[in-house]
Formats: sequence, structure tokens, C-alpha cells
Amino acid sequence: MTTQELIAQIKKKNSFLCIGLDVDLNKIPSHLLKEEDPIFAFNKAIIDATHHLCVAYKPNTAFYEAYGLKGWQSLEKTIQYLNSNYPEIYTIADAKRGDIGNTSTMYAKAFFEDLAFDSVTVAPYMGKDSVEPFLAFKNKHTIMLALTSNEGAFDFQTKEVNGRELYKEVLETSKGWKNSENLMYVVGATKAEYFKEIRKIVPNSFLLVPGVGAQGGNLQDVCTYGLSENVGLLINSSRGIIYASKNEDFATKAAIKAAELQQEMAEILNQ
Ligand SMILES: O=C(O)c1cc(=O)[nH]c(=O)n1[C@@H]1O[C@H](COP(=O)(O)O)[C@@H](O)[C@H]1O
Repeated sequence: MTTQELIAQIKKKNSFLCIGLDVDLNKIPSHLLKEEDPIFAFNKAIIDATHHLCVAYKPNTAFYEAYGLKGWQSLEKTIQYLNSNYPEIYTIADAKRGDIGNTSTMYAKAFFEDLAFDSVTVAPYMGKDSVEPFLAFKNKHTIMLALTSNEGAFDFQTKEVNGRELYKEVLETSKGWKNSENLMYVVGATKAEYFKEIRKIVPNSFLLVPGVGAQGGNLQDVCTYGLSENVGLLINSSRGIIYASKNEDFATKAAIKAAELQQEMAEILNQ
């Protein structure tokens, strides 16, 4: 999907919500465990109930890899279901990959070609030649970690390198990489006070912002400095939406939580 198509969907739906499909068999309603593929059954119900409220879904691959071959098949069924039934939806494989160049190319093929995701998350630690193989794919986005939502973000990301904080160095340097127009960045919602500085470096880039909901990040705070001319934000909530209920009404309750965020977004966009 192109960036323009993503922006058009955001404007049409008045939403920049991304729903995280981080499915844990210990947390889903027990009646689903009788299904042949409980993870897919859960995802399908959540997607059918919420697709009109969000613009993106982000399965974190860890939640699928943890269940081995079966988990990977659930991931495959989920992305195929999305691409067949809701092709306008933007899809993010949250896999946080990145390796020497030829290995990165294989990671990129796995997520962009085999699974046909629109984007994949990558870590910047191994540098330019570990990220450029992802950027080579046309109409696909590579979402690089910049300033993460967790406490450990302060271990390295905010430490000074070359006279500025490492996350700033990551943002600035990556702008010079080949096909950098295909880059987006991860910035945690729990780091709202950093968005002003971040927008000085990447005024127009899309930012994937996890950490609203279960991690305590606040939508309004992020938007104060995070919004760009073309919205430029994808706000993710996973647990706060998909585990709104453990009963048979789980999908309806998830839709209510998603609608709350979407309405807040609509108000912000129409201000
Ligand atoms: O790349 C991510 O999506 C990510 C980066 C980050 O800094 N913090 C973060 O929480 N995430 C992911 O975003 C999701 C957050 O989930 P909830 O806290 O349940 O909303 C999980 O899949 C995390 O792995």
C-alpha cells in the first residue's frame, strides 16, 4: 500500500487507530478453545467487529511463533483474511527484524512477499546495510524503532552519541539511506514529551505509536506534537482493545473500546 492510500483511508474513516493482534491463548474466551484454530477464530471475530473503526492491524509475530507451526499458520490465515476481505486495511508485521544484508533480504521476502504484509518493524542496531534490503521493496514500509515505549529505552536510546541522543542520530542518519521515503518510525506513546523534538527531525514521516491503553500512554498528549500535516500517526492499542472481555461478547466489547479511541481521534482531526 502506498502512503497516499493510507492517508486516504485515515481521512475517510476519521481514524488513525491500529489494533494490535497479540493473541495469547490464556487470555481469549474459553469457548474459542474448542475451535480448530482458536487464534484465527479470535482474530476473525475481532477484525469483523472493528475494521470500520481502525486503519491498521498489527499482529506481533511473537504471539504466533510461541505456538510453533500452528501459530505461524494462524498468522498466515489472519493476513490472508485481511487482504482478501478488507484490502483497504494497512497491515504491520511486528517482527522487529534486521540482520546482515542477505539475511535481511530473506526476512523482507518472508513478510512482504510470502505473507504479503504492507510493512514490517525492524531494529536499527545493525545499521544501514541491515535496513536497506527492506527499503528496496516498492509500496512497502519499513518501520524502524526510534524511541521505544519501555523503561529500557533509557538504557541506550536517550544516551548521547556524536553530541545528540541516540534516537535522534537514528532518525537523522536514516533519512540519508536509499529509498528512505519507505521508512516509518516507532515512537512510544509513553514518551509524549519527546514528540516535539522528533517532529523537528522527521516532520512528515509516519510514526507508529504503541503504548496507549495497557502501558498508560495518552492519545491527546501524543497528538499535541505528534500530528503532522498528513496526520502522520498510527496509534496502536493491543491488550486495551482485544481483551476488553473474556466472555462470548469479546468482539462487541473490543469494538466499544476501539470506538472510544476512534471518536477521540475524530475530534482531534476535526479541531
Ligand atoms: O514495535 C512495537 O509495536 C512496539 C514498540 C514499542 O516501543 N513498544 C511496544 O509496546 N511495541 C509493541 O506494541 C504492542 C503494545 O501492546 P499493548 O501494550 O498491549 O497495547 C506490543 O505488540 C509491543 O510489542
